[in-house]
Amino acid sequence: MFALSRASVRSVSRSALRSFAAVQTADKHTLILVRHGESTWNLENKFTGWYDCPLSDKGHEEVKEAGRLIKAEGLSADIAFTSLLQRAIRTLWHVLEQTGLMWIPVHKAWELNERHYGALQGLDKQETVNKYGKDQVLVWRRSYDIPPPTVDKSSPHHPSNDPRYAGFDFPEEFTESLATTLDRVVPFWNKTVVPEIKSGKTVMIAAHGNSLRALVKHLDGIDEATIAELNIPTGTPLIYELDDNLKPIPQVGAIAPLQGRYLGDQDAIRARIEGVKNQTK
Ligand SMILES: O=C(O)[C@@H](CO)OP(=O)(O)O
Repeated sequence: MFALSRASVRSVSRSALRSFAAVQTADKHTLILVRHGESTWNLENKFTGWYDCPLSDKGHEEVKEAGRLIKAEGLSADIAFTSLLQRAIRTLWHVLEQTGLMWIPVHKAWELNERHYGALQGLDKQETVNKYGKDQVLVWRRSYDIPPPTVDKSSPHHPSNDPRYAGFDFPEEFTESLATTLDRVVPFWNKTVVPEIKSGKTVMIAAHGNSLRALVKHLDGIDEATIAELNIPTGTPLIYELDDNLKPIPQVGAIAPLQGRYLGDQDAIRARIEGVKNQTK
């Protein structure tokens, strides 16, 4: 009397599978991150921060390829976010063009800018190593909360001398560590990006090495020692699947400590990561 026919077992399991799939779909949110392609100051090996240099020729090609990879993966986005710096904006434009998404809304925000490199902005990275030593420069580049030396308002690198930051108040003596970068990236994420994701939209973010390090530190729960070792390659799509609590669902092929996965040739990506690391040897 409790026996079920084969047909009803099949239909039960099919409907169970269907509802499981529905839950999976409802619970999953794709997030597309891209660091800008190589910039002219990456090419010249200069500390860049908020300096507004363009992409290099190679950078343009890297991010067109990033767009093609996103398209080939069948991914799309409903809204995009980027910084106020042209290397990230141009990266986004290329990706949107390659994916046929130039029509989607784009929100630009200083909170997604690269971390400000203070008095190091414009200095040659290798010359800075020669002057201050590799260890000190690594502390400035990758320690969690030790910032580089500051700039004051007499410096062209201070944001008060740039009209795009009019209306925002930055300290008289300005610089940023990864920790203070996180202090503006994460509130922006929570206040502006999360509601879009929760409303069901797929979000794309084109940003910078260190603003993305801050974001993935938050998403992946990376500790302060481990984040020091993390370098994000230029022009490489990084795809996250987030659950309904916006916690990353570990992706096959993810490179630890990240739980999102990079699109593209994995050996080339590892070489690009090493390239970023080796800017100061
Ligand atoms: O110069 C910069 O602004 C950043 C990114 O290019 O460099 P680093 O990787 O040394 O933090």
